[in-house]
Parts: sequence; C-alpha cells; structure tokens
Amino acid sequence: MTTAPQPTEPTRRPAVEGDAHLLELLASQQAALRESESRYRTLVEWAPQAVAVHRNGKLLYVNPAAVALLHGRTASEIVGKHIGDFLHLDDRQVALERALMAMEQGSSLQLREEKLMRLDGTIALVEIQSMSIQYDGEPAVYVVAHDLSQRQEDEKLIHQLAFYDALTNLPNRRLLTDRLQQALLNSGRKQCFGALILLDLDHFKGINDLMGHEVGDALLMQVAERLLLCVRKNDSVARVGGDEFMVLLETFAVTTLEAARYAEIVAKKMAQRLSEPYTLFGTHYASTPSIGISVFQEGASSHSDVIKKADAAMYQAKAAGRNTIRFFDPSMQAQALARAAFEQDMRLGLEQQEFVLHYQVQVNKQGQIIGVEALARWVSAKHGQVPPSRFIPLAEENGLILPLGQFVLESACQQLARWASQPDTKHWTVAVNVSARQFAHEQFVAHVAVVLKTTGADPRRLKLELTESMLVKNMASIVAKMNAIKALGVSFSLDDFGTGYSSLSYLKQLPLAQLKIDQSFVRNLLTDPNDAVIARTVVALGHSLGMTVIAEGVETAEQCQLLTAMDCDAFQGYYFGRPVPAADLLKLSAHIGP
Ligand SMILES: Nc1nc2c(ncn2[C@@H]2O[C@H](COP(=O)(O)O[C@H]3[C@@H](O)[C@H](n4cnc5c(=O)[nH]c(N)nc54)O[C@@H]3COP(=O)(O)O)[C@@H](O)[C@H]2O)c(=O)[nH]1
Repeated sequence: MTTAPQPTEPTRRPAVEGDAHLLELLASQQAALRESESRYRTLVEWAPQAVAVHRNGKLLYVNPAAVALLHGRTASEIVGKHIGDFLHLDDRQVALERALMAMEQGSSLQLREEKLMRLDGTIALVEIQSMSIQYDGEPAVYVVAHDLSQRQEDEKLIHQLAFYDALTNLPNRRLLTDRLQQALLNSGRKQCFGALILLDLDHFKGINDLMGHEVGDALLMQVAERLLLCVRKNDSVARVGGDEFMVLLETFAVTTLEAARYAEIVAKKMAQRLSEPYTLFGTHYASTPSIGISVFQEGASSHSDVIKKADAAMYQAKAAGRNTIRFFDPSMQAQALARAAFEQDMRLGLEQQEFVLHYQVQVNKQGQIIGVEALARWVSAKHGQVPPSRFIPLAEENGLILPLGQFVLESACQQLARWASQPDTKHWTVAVNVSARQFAHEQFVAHVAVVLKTTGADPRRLKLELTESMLVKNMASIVAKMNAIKALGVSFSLDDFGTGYSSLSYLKQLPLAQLKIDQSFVRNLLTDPNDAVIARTVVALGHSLGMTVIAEGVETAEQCQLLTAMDCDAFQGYYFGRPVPAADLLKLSAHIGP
C-alpha cells in the first residue's frame, strides 16, 4: 500500500504539561492537519492529472490517473519500478537528468513535453512538471504529467478538417494552394517547370440531381481513386470544389514544352481512366472530364495566376465541347493539337500500310553476313519519310507501338521464312526490336508463338532485341517471360548495352545470347580512351557470361579493326551497309566480303 505524498509537516512545539489550553490547541491542530492530509490525499488520488513521486528515479507513489495513463491496472504494477522504464528512448537521457536536477536543486522544473512508454508498449505524449518535496520525511520528486494524446488527436482532427476533403480524403484547396506555393519555390530553386491540371467532371450536376447525392458522392470517391492511380508519389491530387479536382505535377522538365508534354501525357491518362464506366450502387454510369493545364515556373507567375490560368484553360475545354484537354498557353495548345493530328496520321498510316521494314546487315569477323536487324520505316503520304526516332517514342506513349510492333514482328518473320528457302541467305538471323510496352503486354509470349507458327519462320533464327532500361523493374517476371520465349527457340540480344543500368547481377539472371555495344561508344572508339576501355570491357564481360558481342554504329575500317582486335564477334554499321529494303540487300551483300 502506498501513501499519497504529504506536505512537509510544520515544526511541532512540545506541549506544556497541564496546559489544557495548549493541549486543546494541539489536538485541534492535529485534527486540522489530519483533515488537510486527507483532503490533500483525496485531491491527489482523484486528480485528473497523472501524479507520481519518485526518489532517485525509483517510483514511490502513483495516483490512479497515472496508472490509467500507463495502461496499468493497479499502482503496484508501477510502484517500485524505475522512471527510466517508462521513458521513451528519445527522451530518456534528458528526462533522467532533469529528475536528478529536481532532486538535487530542490526546486520545481519547467513544463516539458516527453514521450512515455506505457506498460503495453504504446507511446503517450505528456507534458511533465516536477518539483521537489518531502515524502515520508525524505527528499523526493513530485511529478505531474498532463496527457497530451487527446490534444494530439484533436490537433490531427483539426488538421484533417482544415486541409483535407472529408468525402475523398484528398487534400483540399487550402493544402493544394500551400503545395503550389512550395512547388513554385522549388521550381525556381531547381530551375525546372511544374504543371497544374484543373479537372471538372462534365454534367456532374445532372448525375447528382437526377440520381441523388449518394450516387454523386460515390462517383466523386471513385474519381479520386482513379486520379491517384495516374500520378507519381510526389504529385498532389486535391478536391477543390464540388466536382473539381486539381493535380499538381512536379516535373523535372527544363523547358516549358517538356513540362507541357509531360502534363499532357498525365492529363490524357486521367481523361482515359475517368471515361471508363463507373459502377455505383450496382448501376453503370458514364462520366468524362474537361481538363485545363497551366505550366509554371517561379518568377513567371504567382500561385493565384497559375490557378487562374488552369481555370481559364479548363473553361476553354468545356467550351470546346467538353471531354477534352486544353492548355492555357496558345503555343502549347498548338503543339498539343499538332501532336494529336500526327498521332492520328500515324494511326491512318498503319491502316494504309505506310510502314515498311528496312534491314541492316550484321557481319562476322570475316566480313560475312550472318544476319540483319529489322528497322521500321514510315513513308507517310503526308509527312514523307518519318525517322523512327520521331515515331517510335510517340508510338510507345500512345500505345500504337503494339500494332506497329506486331506488324514488325510478322513482316520480319515472313522475310525470315523467305530467306530460309534461299541458299545464300538461309543461315541469316533477323533481329527485331521490342519496345518496353510491347514486351510488357500480357499476351506477348503468345503473340511470338503465333507469329512463328503462322509464318513458318525458324525460331532459332529470330533474335529479339531488348534495351537495358526496360529490364530494371519486375526482374522475376521479365526473366520468366524471357525464358518462356527462349523455350520457343528464340534468342535475346541486349541493345544499347552500357547506356542504361548495367549491373552484373541482372545480366547474370537474364537468358541473353548477345550483348550489343551501343554506337555511342563505337563512335569515338579511336579517339576517346574511355570508350575503348568500355568496348573492351563489354566484350570481356559478354564472353565471360557465355554471350556473343556485337558492335553497332561501325562506320570505318579502323573501328572495325580495333573491335576485331578486342575480340568482338560481330559488327553492324554504315561501314557494311545502311538499312535498306529486303530487295536491295542481296545487291549490297555482294559487295561485302572479307
Ligand atoms: N521498338 C522498335 N524500335 C525500333 C524499330 N525500328 C527502329 N527502332 C528504333 O528506333 C531508333 C532509331 O532507329 P533507326 O533510325 O533505324 O537507326 C538505326 C540505324 O539506322 C542506326 N545505325 C546503324 N548503323 C549506324 C551507323 O553506322 N551510324 C549511325 N549514326 N547510325 C547507325 O542505328 C539504329 C539502330 O539502333 P538499334 O536498334 O539500337 O540497333 C533505334 O533505337 C531503333 O532501335 C522497331 O521496329 N521497333
């Protein structure tokens, strides 16, 4: 049984024998003292704040509020322990020093926030005040702890209500504005551009009024979820009004056009996601957004300007018939429109068979043709010859790479089957470039198998070229897919080797047959010693892993000689021939020889 802390007793005057008056006085003083003690004990026992007394850290008394604060059941679980047992590691050192100071100086110490470890391991944030007292006639420290957990919860709730939307849990306009101000500062510091997307649901009022607010709310919640899936971790999606959402993109773009391009890609992704059907309370609904984009950098505009511009662009999107994207900046808008038209031309070009394949020879150390690389060409009726560097990245972005890649694979395999029937070319291999999106397609393995079957091409003569950058994520599933294709008899070459995330650990895991030295290392092979070291290392590395090595971009005899001296197995480049249609290859091949 512990006793509540006692106030220091007044000095007793010895009673004078026979002095009845004094005895009476003393008795009444003692009675008053007992009453005061009892009142004091009751006050401490019933105090809402946690109270504890310790001497040199050893706990002598805790009141019921302290037992409750520490998630104990009885005081005996706590009394006798050291205060250090209840101090969080973050605060232990300072708190123990303070406790000692309170003992030594016999004074009271200022309020301080500390974290306590409860008996069940949870943490309580408290405000601690200590003072020295006499307890059972000896110095001790009296501690009062105010539980701040509730205050913390309240603060959290206030913050949540002040900065987040209650329906979707997304940041609200106030928080988005804060973040926009921060993003403007960051964009100035990092010398890059950001973008603000303002998005409004078309005809939302109709759904809300006709179907009721419950349906409207459910739609808004699904919109919020879909928007979050379209952005990166550092971007912010906010609900800023009834059916209005803002998305703040922190791009690393160093030009406005680059930032605009990125914002457009994200906005398109959002438009597409939000246009997919919604199931709300068992019924299907359709909804589309109108989207405005404004690109910003610090100095060029204030946060309210940026918001106004995105707002104006969004109204232009509404005026243009809804379900569309508009930029505030007319030149960006013109670029976006031109790109959309170009994409449409590409779609038409695919339908009208404007895409063809050219082939570039690959030769061995003896200068004999051992195969070719298939390279796509677009001969557009409207744009003339369009280089792959222009249409491949765009096709990757808009998904056209899937039909285009399928066309390339089919045509290359048809050609491979034709060459297999001719004595001069029957040993040739054909390398086909596969883009990341194409390879990631869940049906890719099946597509390859079907194409091989329908064209009758020999899988052992087909080589798929992958690039390093597409192999960094989901290694296990990539390896599994490559193995499934390898099981068909097809081999793999790693394109642009050395320009990406080359790491021995992933190289070892991949079922590769060949490494391709990137042409950027071959270009200055004779003048830049670093490039020569890289090329030599790639050859040695490839061989040590049991792969062959091919160098691309070989333009001169000297480059070829040096690469041969490095023991490179095969070569490709203008020195041997530019990419040409299949019909022109045989003429060209007559000129290549040892
Ligand atoms: N996913 C697909 N990508 C493809 C396809 N077709 C082409 N591409 C990729 O487009 C990029 C540009 O290709 P291209 O303009 O055809 O350039 C290739 C060669 O023409 C060029 N090359 C070859 N030899 C030399 C040389 O001696 N000097 C020099 N300056 N350039 C040369 O190199 C390109 C070959 O690239 P690679 O694929 O890395 O071997 C390019 O990235 C293509 O991959 C396609 O069907 N699908």
